[in-house]
Amino acid sequence: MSSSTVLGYPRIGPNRELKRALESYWDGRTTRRDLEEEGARLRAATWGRLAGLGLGELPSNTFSFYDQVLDTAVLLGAVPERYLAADDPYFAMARGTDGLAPLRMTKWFDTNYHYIVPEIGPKTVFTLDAAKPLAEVREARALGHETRPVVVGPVTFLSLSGALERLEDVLGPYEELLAALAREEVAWVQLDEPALVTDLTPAQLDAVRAAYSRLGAAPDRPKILVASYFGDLGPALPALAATPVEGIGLDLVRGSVPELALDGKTVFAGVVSGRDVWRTDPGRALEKLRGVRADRIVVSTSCSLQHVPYDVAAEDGLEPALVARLAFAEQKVAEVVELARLLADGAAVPFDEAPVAAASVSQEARPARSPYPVRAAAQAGHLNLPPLPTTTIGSFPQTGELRAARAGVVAGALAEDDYEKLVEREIEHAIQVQEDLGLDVLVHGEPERNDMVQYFAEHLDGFAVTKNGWVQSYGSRCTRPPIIHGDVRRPAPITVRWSTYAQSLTDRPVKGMLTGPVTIVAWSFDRDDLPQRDVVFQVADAIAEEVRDLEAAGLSVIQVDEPALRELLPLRAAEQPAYLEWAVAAYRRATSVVADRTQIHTHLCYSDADQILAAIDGLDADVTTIESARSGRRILDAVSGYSRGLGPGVYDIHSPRVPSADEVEERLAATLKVLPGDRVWVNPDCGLKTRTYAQVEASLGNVVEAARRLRATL
Ligand code: MET
Ligand SMILES: [Zn+2]
Repeated sequence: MSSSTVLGYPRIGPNRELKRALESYWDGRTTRRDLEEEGARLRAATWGRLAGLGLGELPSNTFSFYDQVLDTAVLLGAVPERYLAADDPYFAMARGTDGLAPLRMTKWFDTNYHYIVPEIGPKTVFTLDAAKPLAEVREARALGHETRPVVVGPVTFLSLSGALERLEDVLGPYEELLAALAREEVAWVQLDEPALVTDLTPAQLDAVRAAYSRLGAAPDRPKILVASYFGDLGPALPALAATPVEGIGLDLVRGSVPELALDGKTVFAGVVSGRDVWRTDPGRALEKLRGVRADRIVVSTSCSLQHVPYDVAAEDGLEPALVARLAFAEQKVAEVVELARLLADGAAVPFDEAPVAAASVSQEARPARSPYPVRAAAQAGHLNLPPLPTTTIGSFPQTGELRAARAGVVAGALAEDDYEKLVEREIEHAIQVQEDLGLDVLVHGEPERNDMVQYFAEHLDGFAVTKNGWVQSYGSRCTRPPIIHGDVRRPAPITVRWSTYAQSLTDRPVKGMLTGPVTIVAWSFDRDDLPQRDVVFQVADAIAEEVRDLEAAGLSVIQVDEPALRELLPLRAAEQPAYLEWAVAAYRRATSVVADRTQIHTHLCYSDADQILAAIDGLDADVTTIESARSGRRILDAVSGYSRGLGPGVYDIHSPRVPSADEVEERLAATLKVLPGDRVWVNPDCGLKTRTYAQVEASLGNVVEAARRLRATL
């Protein structure tokens, strides 16, 4: 007999109810109690929906007010002392308070979801606080649902915290958790271990064996499901199989059906993807399910469904032919249920027809640009910039007026023409501000963009944008990733009119501003019938056309942003070189179409750039601007000797704080210690769209002042 489950479910609410509840609590408009009540409503609705769809086994504790890794830190008592006195220590860790910086946040494996990095030192004392999972189990039971609580497992938790050596100390609280759940008569617990699909060190592999032998030997405990996802378990599979855990979760979408017979185990077979928005081919899924050798099979998702939107039925603007191919969380739950039924019935189901072949993708190499020194000389003559040129990353503050106007156009309340006039006024304002501040390379400020990916998706063929397809990025922040469903083409120029308008207002060079092919694909839902590389190359060709048109329209500086270059890096080292090679090739394909005197900039941020420095170098941009102020200038150690223009950020734009000219000067001086003065650019860490004009003008004024002081010393 087979059953069905999902490893996790979205929690932000079908209409982003949690986002609103969080933000009104943070703004002091509602109480903690109001927030708790909204959480309970959302959980009840989720369980009710999953049960209503006929799902066999329901998860609990997949809800979170901010992040499941932070919840696990709280569960284990790993709350750094300094937060304990805050009004609300949980949100103080997540978001900081007036006097307290938040914990670090970074991307969850190769997703665009961000988790809070626990801070574990040698003095951290682990003590169990099981209130949250126990409360959710009881809450669900009161509603008539038995559930399987989900918690991040010890190996992943400690690996992400950089504290694997604390394994022995953390297993005690995990054992106590198991005992507490056993007393609650919980049948199964799910310990999430996505870290097991990465290249494990011998110490990590030992930790897998040690942790699950010990937890498996605990006298009073529910059955344990160790859930892996985002790839194959590799050597961790035999290691886990040899422990007494009853269940192993396998990602059979990215990973493959194991050769190993898993006798005595229940396999939670993830055949429905939690990472894409496409319907599952039932014939192919059944073939995989029938290939798994285990005592029992539970049909499942490849990972939590938190990475996909709630419901296709909430979309009314998509082509019916596309809708027929889509599955969001609701539809995926129904698929899991149906597959379990087909498997139990022994039904014969043919494969779907093979997808129509996509248009061929040209892989033919473009001629490379001239060597950098030749280009640099041509650009110096053409642009005539001072040493230590100052610039910004692209966006200027997005005003409430602009956002309201955009909503007005969508609702039909504002004429397109009036909206465009408003955008032009914003550009005029941004240019005026930059001229007054004395910046050297100006930007138009990106007022026409709701988002740096969605804006391009709306103007390229092959993409669809949703109205309600929100996915949690972190905390209350959600994005609506566009869906790539066909061959990508650029029917008409996209940004040229805004950039040329900005250039017409000033004698200083204005940068044309584009999003790069890797980032556009990384922050969209990719198609499943074409290798990702080919899709990225199609986008690269579309961007190349835009680059060419910007140059022809008189823009002498063009920036193509790739902040997601690191994000798509495969989790296994063996696959990384091939990815980096094509990602870099795609970028060069998009940018190598310009004359030597046209200066190409790129920008990366919050991306552990030091890990992919060779690839960044390979992009061959004339100037690279990169986040540095926020991460404490870690990057500076890695970039000494970088051979082209480089602008490590001198202003942390994620904080409302205005940096002083002295502080910026000090950062710049540190940069000048590792890089020659004729290659250094002066710029913030990232775009300014989340700041106010008052903050931006004060901060950039100090940036320009610091650059002037140091120029005088060169
Ligand atoms: C996440 S990188 C953002 C780059 C974009 N050009 C901006 O300034 O907003
Ligand atoms: Zn950025």
